[in-house]
Amino acid sequence: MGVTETAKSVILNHESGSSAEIYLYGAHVVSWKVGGKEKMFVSSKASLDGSKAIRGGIPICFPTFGPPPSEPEEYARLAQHGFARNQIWKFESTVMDRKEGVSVRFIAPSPPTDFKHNYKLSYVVTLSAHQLSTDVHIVNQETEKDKEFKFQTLLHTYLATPNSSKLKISNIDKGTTYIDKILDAKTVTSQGEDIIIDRPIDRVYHKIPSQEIHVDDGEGSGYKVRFRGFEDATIWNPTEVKGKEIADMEDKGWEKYVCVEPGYVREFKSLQPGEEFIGQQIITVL
Ligand SMILES: O=P(O)(O)OC[C@H]1O[C@H](O)[C@H](O)[C@@H](O)[C@@H]1O
Repeated sequence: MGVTETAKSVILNHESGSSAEIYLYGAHVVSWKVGGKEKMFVSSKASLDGSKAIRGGIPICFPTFGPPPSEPEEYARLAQHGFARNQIWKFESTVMDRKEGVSVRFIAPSPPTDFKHNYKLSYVVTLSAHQLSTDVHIVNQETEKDKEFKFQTLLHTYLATPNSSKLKISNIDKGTTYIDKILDAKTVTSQGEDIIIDRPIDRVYHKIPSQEIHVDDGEGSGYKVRFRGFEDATIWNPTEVKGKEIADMEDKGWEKYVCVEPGYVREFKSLQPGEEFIGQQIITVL
């Protein structure tokens, strides 16, 4: 039971036997176990020493997602997916530790000096018997009137699955649009069809009405991913075609996961001084 701090991480243990580990580097969930089974895919080639974003688990993308925009300049010079996944966060407190769940809060450090914005970024991870909930909280702390803060954010969750070729990803309502990054960012309208991983998939869905994506692993288990506050969700699996190009991806790693990534990424979210954004991801093991 409880919350254990180590030099590099915080470990949560729930009375049901489920557990999670969150690295301070990136406030990165690197492990989530239910019934003794690992639910997060982390590549065996991932760097875990803080030299590079961790390949797997739940990277936090902030204040941009994907390649940076061409302007404004201070956003244009950011690295892919922003800097939050490369920062060393602070473990702030245990929010609760009881039967209903074990919950902890992390705070991101100040931004790099050339990103001159005053915001507070925190992250709450809550573990219960069959559920992991991860919430991003962003507050614009500017005091100057009308000084907005703009960002994108996304939880880049690598869900472990036994065989990606057997997956069926569903519950994306007919009529939902997505940007297909494999098809040169073409906008496509979903017909409500299931997604199967028989070729590289890299899609950013916008405003899925149900705010819930189902992953059937084809072997009698899977996940339900619910999200609130987030308006978008990326589904990504590079398969062998593109997975081989990823230096820290283990051989055949793409067969062991699918990324379902709730976020706010199609546009920039704008907050007025004092305003708060909360984006929540709730993953349930089925
Ligand atoms: O290699 P990374 O920077 O971690 O990005 C990995 C992937 O992230 C997202 O899912 C994007 O939609 C993909 O286009 C990208 O390849």
